[in-house]
Amino acid sequence: MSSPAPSPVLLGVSLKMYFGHHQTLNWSRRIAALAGRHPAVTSGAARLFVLPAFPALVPATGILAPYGVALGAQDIATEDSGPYTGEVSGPVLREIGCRYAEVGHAERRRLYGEGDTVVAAKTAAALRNGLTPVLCVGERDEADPADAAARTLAEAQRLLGGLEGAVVLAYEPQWAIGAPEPASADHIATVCTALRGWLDTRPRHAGSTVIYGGSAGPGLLTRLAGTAEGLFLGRFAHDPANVEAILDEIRSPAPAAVA
Ligand SMILES: O=C[C@H](O)COP(=O)(O)O
Repeated sequence: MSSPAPSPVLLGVSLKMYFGHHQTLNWSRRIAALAGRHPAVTSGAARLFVLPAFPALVPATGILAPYGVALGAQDIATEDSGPYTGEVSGPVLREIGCRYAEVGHAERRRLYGEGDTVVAAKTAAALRNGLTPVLCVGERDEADPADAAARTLAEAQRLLGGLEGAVVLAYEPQWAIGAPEPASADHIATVCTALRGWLDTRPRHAGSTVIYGGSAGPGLLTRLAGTAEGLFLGRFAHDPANVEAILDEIRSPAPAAVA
C-alpha cells in the first residue's frame, strides 16, 4: 500500500511596505510566472500566498490567482463595518478575493501598540469572515529553545483560547525578524514541534499549519527537515530567484508510472 502524500509546504510572503505599487505588480508577474512553471507548485507539493499592501490586493489577485497563488492582507479591522476611519474590514477583504489576513505581527505590536486583546479580536474577525488568520507568535528576546517554546505556546493558547477554525500559526521570534540570519534549525524545530503538538490536541483548529518566519531564505527548509510546515518570507523573497531556490528544495511527487 502506498503511503499518503505529504501535506503541501506552505510558503507565504509579506511584502510589508517595501515596494512601490508598480514594483509590487511587476514582482507579482514574476512570481505568477514562477508558480505557473515550477513543479513544486504545479504538482501541489507547495502552496503559495502573498500579502501585498492594501492598494495592490485587487490587481495582484488578477495576476496571481490564475496561477493558484492566494492573496491576503497584512492587517484586518476588528469590526466588520462602521465608523472606523482608515480600517479595512474582513467582509471587504473577503469580497475582493483575499484568503488570508495577517494578525499579531511584531511590527504592529511594537510600532502601533497592538496587544493581545486587539490581536485576538483581529483573529476572530478573520475567522468569522472566512479568512485564514496568519497569526504571528514568538518570543521578544532571544531565549533557549525550551523557554522559547513555553512562551510561544502560552501566547498561542492565550490568543486562540476561545476561537475555532483553521489558522496559519507563524512562529516569528521577534529577535530574528530583519536579522542577517534566521533562528537556528534546532530552535525553530523545538518551538514548531511544541505548537504542532498543541494544535493536534485541538480538533477545533483542524487544518491549521505551523510555519516559520524571521530572516528565512534559501536553505532553511532543508535544514528544518519537515519540523516546520512552511516558511513566512520577508526580505529574502524580494528577489524571485530566492523564491525559486526555496521551491527547488521542495520535493515534488514523482509522476505516476505508466502501466
Ligand atoms: O513577515 C515576515 C517576517 O516578519 C520576516 O521578515 P524578514 O524575513 O524580512 O525578517
